[in-house]
Amino acid sequence: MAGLAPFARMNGIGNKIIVADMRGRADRILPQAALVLAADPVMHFDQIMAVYDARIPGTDYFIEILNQDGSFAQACGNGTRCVVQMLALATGKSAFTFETIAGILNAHSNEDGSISVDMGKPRFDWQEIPLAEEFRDTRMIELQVGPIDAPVLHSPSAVSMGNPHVIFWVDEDVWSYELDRFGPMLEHHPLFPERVNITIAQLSGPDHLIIRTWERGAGLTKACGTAACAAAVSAARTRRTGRSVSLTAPGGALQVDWREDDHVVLTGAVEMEFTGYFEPETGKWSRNGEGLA
Ligand SMILES: N[C@@H](CCC[C@H](N)C(=O)O)C(=O)O
Repeated sequence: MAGLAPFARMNGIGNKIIVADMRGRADRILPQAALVLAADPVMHFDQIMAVYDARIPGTDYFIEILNQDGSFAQACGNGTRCVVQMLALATGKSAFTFETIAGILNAHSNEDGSISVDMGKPRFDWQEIPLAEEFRDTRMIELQVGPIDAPVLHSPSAVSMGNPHVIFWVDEDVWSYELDRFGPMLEHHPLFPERVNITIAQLSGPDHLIIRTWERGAGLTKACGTAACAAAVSAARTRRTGRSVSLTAPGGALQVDWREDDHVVLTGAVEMEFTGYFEPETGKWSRNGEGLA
């Protein structure tokens, strides 16, 4: 056993994140440990962000992301913002370059306390999302929920923000859709060989979206940063909005700017809840100053 690792339990506008400080260690967090932590009523999380020493020159750290179900995710916008806060407190720095499975990401804290992360470029090609069959135009793909002649949800936009997303556009209140019922079905739909994150989005004002998300590997969340990016980019791509979009998720507000160089920047608040130590192999944990649970 490699010993206890420090963690910070945080949230990015309600997206429940454990930032695990794995710097200086060679061991990894096991999916089994993630399942144990996810089942704990206090530690229950959407994603674990495991921060390791850099593996390649020009980066500060390598980040591995685990979902609540023990699966690995390529990208996590809100989690990356939480990592910046944890590292800023630990190192006194305010800007970082991370290596993730989805690519190299730059992130920094702002003077108003918010944190921004450059999530890289969106990908629209059906093979890159990935989809199981060819769609030449992913602004609107063939997929529907409900009766064939009166679908409840249909024709979503599809995009990869490093991880796969579909966005269903609705006119009604986003809370009037049973996302808890449709989410699991769509996440595992054969059209998505790597499963998918599902968002319902309503245009509620000029350049403003209201969103709700069912996350791959985590279920209903109060917020999902990559989903916010996916919704904003898809809204701009379908001429619903311009390239700077404010969003309201159940947990709060996010801002997404799709820059002219094609990079997508996500900005919002994060919150520190408590800190402690855990065993990366087993998921046993304790708050600072207490014994292992
Ligand atoms: N909460 C995240 C997204 C997490 C990853 C997602 N569940 C997946 O498996 O792709 C965010 O803030 O982006």
